[in-house]
Amino acid sequence: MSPAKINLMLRILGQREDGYHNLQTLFQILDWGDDMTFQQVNQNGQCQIRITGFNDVPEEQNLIHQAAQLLRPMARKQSDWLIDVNKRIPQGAGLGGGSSNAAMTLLMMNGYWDCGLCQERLLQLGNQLGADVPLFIHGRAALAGGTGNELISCQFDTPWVLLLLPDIHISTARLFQHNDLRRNQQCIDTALLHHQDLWINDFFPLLLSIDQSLRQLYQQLHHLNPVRLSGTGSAMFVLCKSRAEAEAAQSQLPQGLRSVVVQAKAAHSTGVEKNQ
Ligand SMILES: C[C@@](CO)(OP(=O)(O)O)[C@H](O)COP(=O)(O)OP(=O)(O)OC[C@H]1O[C@@H](n2ccc(N)nc2=O)[C@H](O)[C@@H]1O
Ligand SMILES: Nc1ncnc2c1ncn2[C@@H]1O[C@H](COP(=O)(O)OP(=O)(O)O)[C@@H](O)[C@H]1O
Repeated sequence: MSPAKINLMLRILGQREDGYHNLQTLFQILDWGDDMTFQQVNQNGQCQIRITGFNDVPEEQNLIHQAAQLLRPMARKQSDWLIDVNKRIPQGAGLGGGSSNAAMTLLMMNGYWDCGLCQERLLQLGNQLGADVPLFIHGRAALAGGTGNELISCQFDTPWVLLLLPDIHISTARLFQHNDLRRNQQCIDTALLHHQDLWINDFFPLLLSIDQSLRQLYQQLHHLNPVRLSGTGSAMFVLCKSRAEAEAAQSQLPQGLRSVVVQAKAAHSTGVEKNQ
């Protein structure tokens, strides 16, 4: 499985000289996501991969393809593979679907092509593909600093999640570039990390002010307090103590809003040891 993530908290601390932003964020990995199956089609090939089941983006822009391209020069076993993707994670939702697919490709093809890369090296390659990719190589809930790539494992008491999936595509780059984005947030002390009252997302007020359809939807969700935003959105979520609580909240949603009740995942199997 290629899991989705949510950002329990996202604070934007400042902008760096290269244009990227330093963040303090809490990542939770979900037990829900895309299915990816890897099938070997040629034992003595040229390290080609072919992607089926997902052709929404041109092949060279597909993060699966880009991840394989980065690994190919390190392959010690020259086999060709078919990667079939069953997409559940909506694109541009702040759930890290493309990043997760890229990380799974790095992890699986590292083994199948016998590249022999350790986790640290895979984290570096992942970072070249996108700010969220290292999280999925890390494979567990984490506090992140830097651009989201400096990860420290953490555990949160957020067992069930009601995910709200409005049909709204948000460009991460566009939101980060917005003039009205607050970029000088305070970092919170690690001793306070588990205080859910401090779990704000600096993109949420901006998004509500610039996207009328999201604002109208949010106004219909006040009874679910607090509704939170994942990443740059548009996916939102409600944290629940039990499946029953999540399903009760789900039954009160406005008609036509896609939603799914999912469990948080303590760790996602990545198949690599720290010092392979
Ligand atoms: C905001 C977050 C939080 O989890 O998530 P999403 O909403 O995209 O899931 C991530 O940091 C996004 O990660 P990802 O979607 O991989 O972003 P990237 O492809 O690396 O970057 C897209 C663009 O966003 C901006 N960007 C991204 C990350 C960051 N820390 N600072 C930035 O300024 C840059 O302009 C970059 O060109
Ligand atoms: N394998 C992939 N799955 C999803 N999106 C992909 C993939 N490869 C490239 N993309 C592109 O990456 C963009 C961001 O995707 P995604 O990671 O799902 O969202 P977000 O950054 O909002 O969490 C998509 O809009 C899409 O154009």
